[in-house]
Amino acid sequence: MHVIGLMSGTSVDGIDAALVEISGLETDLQVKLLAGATYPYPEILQSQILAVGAGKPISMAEFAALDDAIATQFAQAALAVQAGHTPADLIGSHGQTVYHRPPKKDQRTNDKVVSSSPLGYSLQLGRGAAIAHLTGISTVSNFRVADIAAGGQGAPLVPRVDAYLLGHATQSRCVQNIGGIGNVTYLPARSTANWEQQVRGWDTGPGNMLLDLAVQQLSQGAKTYDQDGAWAATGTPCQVLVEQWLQQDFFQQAPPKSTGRELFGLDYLKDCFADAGRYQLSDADFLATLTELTARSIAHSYGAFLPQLPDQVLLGGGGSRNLYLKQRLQVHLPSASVITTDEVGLSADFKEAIAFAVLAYWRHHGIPGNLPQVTGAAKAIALGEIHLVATSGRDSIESHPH
Ligand SMILES: Nc1ncnc2c1ncn2[C@@H]1O[C@H](COP(=O)(O)OP(=O)(O)OP(=O)(O)O)[C@@H](O)[C@H]1O
Ligand SMILES: CC(=O)N[C@H]1[C@@H]2OC[C@@H](O2)[C@@H](O)[C@@H]1O[C@H](C)C(=O)O
Repeated sequence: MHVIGLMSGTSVDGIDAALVEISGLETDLQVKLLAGATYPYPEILQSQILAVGAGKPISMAEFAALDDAIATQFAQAALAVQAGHTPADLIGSHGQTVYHRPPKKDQRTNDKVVSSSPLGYSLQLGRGAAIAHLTGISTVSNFRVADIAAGGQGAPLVPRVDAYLLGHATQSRCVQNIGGIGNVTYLPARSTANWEQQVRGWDTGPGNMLLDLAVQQLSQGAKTYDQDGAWAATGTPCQVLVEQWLQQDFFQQAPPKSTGRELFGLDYLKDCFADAGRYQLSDADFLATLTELTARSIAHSYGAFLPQLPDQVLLGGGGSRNLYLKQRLQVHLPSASVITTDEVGLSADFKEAIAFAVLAYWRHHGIPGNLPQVTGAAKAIALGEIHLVATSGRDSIESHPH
């Protein structure tokens, strides 16, 4: 089956689109990347998304316009990535997260639930019905809501896909995505008893999010990120500060856990700048310290929450190109070899888009997408809402201005 996966993550840099050929189901799952491209958002749309994500209030009319502008961009990305190929049978569209509130953990006394907390809430814009209509391709969207309704975090959802694409017969692996936020999938060797139940995963904390915001501020907007980690590499991390930051609840909390810009956004960075002022850090030292927070929060969580450290760490996402970050991660995980998913045959740039193609394919086959031990959901569920396209084909995208 030919499936298009569409993903725009917490960095809000653009839409990753992957056209893949998928066969098999779970243990025999095979994915071949036929085409992959990133389509940057128009600047105005990007700044609207960032503003809403940072809590700017908008009217329902503005909300509707934003939802459809995002859907239009996603539909255009789908059509562009499949140009020159056989039209796809299905689209899996993650959409754009603009709000994510994990569920609060139940308050327990003597093992009795004394206060039952509300469900989590996660909102991805770019409605699937519109994408299906505009592309003429049946579309699965809204992947997180069913897991959340079952009491889960709704994230991360990639671990079950990582498991079947990257599980190794004899080696244990951590698949570490470093996007705006970092998230890990731990895969014990496939020979382990009850293998799928032993897979673990959680959000590790900030990936590039704080670093990107800091680079933008320190360069007065001239740079959007620290290319290859070159700027941070000229500084020295302040370990005392990293120790202090790592005491924060999120890093100490055991999984299931997920997070976003709501926690590691501009307000968090403001506090980091204030702390750094007390140590008189140079700009490069500050960036090195934020990079160290990403590296050490990842390594700390492996040490604290895994049954054993992995043999290999496979990096994915844009942060896998940050050479300084990769080097710091290797320093903090000396017993593992830190490489990228590219080196084991899966595109580090398009891994998340590929994962949403697989989740849509699993939804089509009625196969669960979440791992309850990862998200905390009460059960494994097929994820996503299906928007079927009848026979009429696609409407003109140009007729939907944004
Ligand atoms: N050459 C590079 N050197 C350093 N960092 C890079 C490089 N290329 C990309 N990045 C970082 O990767 C980020 C984008 O990563 P990615 O597209 O994986 O994030 P995302 O998918 O939006 O986030 P998430 O996975 O949290 O949803 C950029 O914002 C930048 O910080
Ligand atoms: C709410 C949301 O969009 N979460 C993203 C985000 O980006 C990384 C991390 O935080 C992860 O939990 C998740 O995305 C990936 C694709 C996931 O669900 O596995």
